[in-house]
Amino acid sequence: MDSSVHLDNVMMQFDDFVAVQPTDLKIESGEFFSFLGPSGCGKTTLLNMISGFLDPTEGRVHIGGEDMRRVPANKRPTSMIFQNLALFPLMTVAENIEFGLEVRGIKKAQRKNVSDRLLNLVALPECRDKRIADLSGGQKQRIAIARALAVEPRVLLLDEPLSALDLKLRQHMRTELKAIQRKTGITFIYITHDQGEALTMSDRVGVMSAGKLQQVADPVTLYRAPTTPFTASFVGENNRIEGTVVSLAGNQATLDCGEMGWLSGIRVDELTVGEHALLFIRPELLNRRSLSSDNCFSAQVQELSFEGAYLMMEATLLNSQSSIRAQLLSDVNIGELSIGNQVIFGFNPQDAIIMAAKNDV
Ligand SMILES: Nc1ncnc2c1ncn2[C@@H]1O[C@H](COP(=O)(O)OP(=O)(O)OP(=O)(O)O)[C@@H](O)[C@H]1O
Repeated sequence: MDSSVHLDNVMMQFDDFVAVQPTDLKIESGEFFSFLGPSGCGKTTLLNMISGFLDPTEGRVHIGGEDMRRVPANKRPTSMIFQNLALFPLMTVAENIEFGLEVRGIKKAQRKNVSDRLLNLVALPECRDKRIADLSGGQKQRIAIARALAVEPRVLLLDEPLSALDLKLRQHMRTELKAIQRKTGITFIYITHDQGEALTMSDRVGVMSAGKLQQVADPVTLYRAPTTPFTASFVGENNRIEGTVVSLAGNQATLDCGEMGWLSGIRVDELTVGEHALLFIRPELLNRRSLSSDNCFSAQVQELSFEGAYLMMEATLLNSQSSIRAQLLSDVNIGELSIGNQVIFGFNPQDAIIMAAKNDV
């Protein structure tokens, strides 16, 4: 069954304010797709256009190849799980799961078959007759998933469903959600501001900022090859170094970074000599060097934190307030490092990404 979702140039405007800029995106059948972005970037608005709670100002939503323009929310092949779960507190678990089926006039025996199957799927068959108020946070979460699946949606929409849980449970539920998605084969569209959630669960992630879809890619590509300054800064930790383009050779650019000297990296934008640019280098790709050579700079250690296998170091650049963070393997003579030391750092130009500063929106 086709359960793809096509956002065909959808745009949403509230009075003069554009909450979602024109967006064209195809989410494949059976894909786990996440929209990732900070608060207010338009994620919920996008989800509401898919569910039918909002009509796009422009463009169309297609689900399973079908134009949803005249299909109201309750007739769409979608089901939504909200941040607060919206379970009915006075009903039992089974009554909650069966609610949508009862509204549709499905007979009791058939409803029970469905709730039994779903209780097994979310591994809570023993909770059938419990009241919602008697469940733990993680159990409520799983019941909300079972209830949403009972009406056999082709697309499950999830609006930050893990945000109310504590950290440990949130991490555990990521694995469970992904496993449920794999077992059911339903298209999951998930929105979150938590990059850890998006990267661990998703087949692809769409990074959003200020109503604009910045980049759509699988998690590894998003982390290793961001294409915009926003994605480079928002997804994972990154050092951001400003400079002026001094030379261009093939796909490489060299920047004059002031006190840090000349630094090279791979450019992802068209650049011209003299242009203001940004270089991004991940903390784990910065290395200590014993002697200053190409692509090196010197910095003074300000903080050291031991994280087991790694040592996280924060250092400030000489004659500057700018700081950089480096994640070093903690087996390399860490004893000789201490706060106040001058350290030379370097990196491989292939590991750094250079972008035009004008694209930093
Ligand atoms: N009905 C509305 N009328 C006017 N402005 C709205 C309306 N709904 C949303 N907005 C605005 O659109 C922007 C995007 O809101 P949206 O709820 O989609 O963001 P979000 O990324 O989901 O944020 P959060 O993570 O905080 O839920 C915000 O600036 C919000 O104030």
